[in-house]
Amino acid sequence: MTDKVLVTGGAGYIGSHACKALRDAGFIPVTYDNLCTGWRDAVKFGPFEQGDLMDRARLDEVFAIHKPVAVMHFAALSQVGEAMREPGKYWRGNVSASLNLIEATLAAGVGNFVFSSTCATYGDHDGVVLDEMTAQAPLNAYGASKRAIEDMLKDFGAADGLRSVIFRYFNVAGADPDGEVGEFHQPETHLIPLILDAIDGKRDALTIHGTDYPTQDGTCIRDYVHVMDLVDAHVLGLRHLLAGNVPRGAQDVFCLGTGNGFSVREVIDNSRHVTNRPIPMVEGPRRGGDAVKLVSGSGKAMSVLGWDPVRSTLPQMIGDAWRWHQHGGYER
Ligand SMILES: NC(=O)c1ccc[n+]([C@@H]2O[C@H](COP(=O)([O-])OP(=O)(O)OC[C@H]3O[C@@H](n4cnc5c(N)ncnc54)[C@H](O)[C@@H]3O)[C@@H](O)[C@H]2O)c1
Ligand SMILES: O=c1ccn([C@@H]2O[C@H](COP(=O)(O)OP(=O)(O)O[C@H]3O[C@H](CO)[C@@H](O)[C@H](O)[C@H]3O)[C@@H](O)[C@H]2O)c(=O)[nH]1
Repeated sequence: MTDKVLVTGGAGYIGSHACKALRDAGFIPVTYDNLCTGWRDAVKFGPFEQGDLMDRARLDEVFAIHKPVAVMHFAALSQVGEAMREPGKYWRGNVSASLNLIEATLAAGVGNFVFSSTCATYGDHDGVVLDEMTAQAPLNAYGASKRAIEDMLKDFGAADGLRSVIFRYFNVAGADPDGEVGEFHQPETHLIPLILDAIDGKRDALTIHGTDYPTQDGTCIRDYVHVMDLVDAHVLGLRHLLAGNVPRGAQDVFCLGTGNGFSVREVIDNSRHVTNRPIPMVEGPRRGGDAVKLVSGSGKAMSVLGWDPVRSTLPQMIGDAWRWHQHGGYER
């Protein structure tokens, strides 16, 4: 019988790509999503169960119907600006909701859990390459909520034996090269899709958030990873759990980035080159909650999981995003 995996947030950007990778790897991805930021049309690779993480009865029902071997938990609120303005929404929507999911997972007798965390849990470390051992000191309620969920997984591991793989993503970009799914956030807050919006006139101009940072060109530095590489790591992480490589009750943490940092201006220059189009832009003030530089030390995912992020070059990520941007999209 083919193993099912419960994918929370499977109708969203990263979750929908994960469902495709899981299907291609021989699993059945069951999407659990309330569609608050996701899209029904993005659920293409397995069954869809509409529901909210806060709805324990619905979660219990879905676990009973599908009997998954593992949970992949992507569902979250993830806009840093909103988290700065409305922290309660993030503590409730991320932390309380994840508590509900973890308790439902354990009640259903499922012992394997893969969690989407973020380099936003680190805060500002001033030029340090961030790896699994780096201290976490989040700058905003979004990062704080993700760190709290990591802590929760540790406590439930100790108490109930839950095994988890925690992935701390750096900046995810690009789209499925086949064009079946892609990035479609409404509103969009991420740099690359906003650059593409400015290129094709969907917005007047890109605003560069801060040009006075202590970097080579004054703009923030991030480590960009192709969404297809990122979801490959999830399949490897799932197999790592199912093979019993993570002891009962333990967590295995992996950073997912390439170790290469690019400034906002470098991303803009690459986008101009890839699309061969001018980019209207203006320079604005810093955005609250932004760290100067977030670059990953991803050696552990490569050595332990055999992860090889071959697609994570700026030209490929921007090129795949640009193709999706021109031909893809979802409707409510
Ligand atoms: N995009 C990035 O660069 C990035 C970087 C680091 C970490 N992450 C993490 O990756 C995960 C996925 O991010 P994304 O960019 O695909 O976001 P997304 O908004 O596209 O997807 C999130 C999905 O979760 C669903 N959801 C949210 N709250 C829910 C709830 N209470 N009940 C049921 N469904 C709910 C939404 O409808 C949506 O389909 C998130 O956990 C995010 O924090 C993303
Ligand atoms: O219109 C824009 C949008 C972004 N930026 C800058 O571009 C960089 C990248 O920004 P963005 O694409 O919004 O990503 P981050 O704020 O780095 O956060 C993303 O990446 C984090 C991990 O780094 C995840 O945890 C978050 O969920 C995800 O939103 C930052 O320096 C921004 O200030 C601009 O200058 N102008």
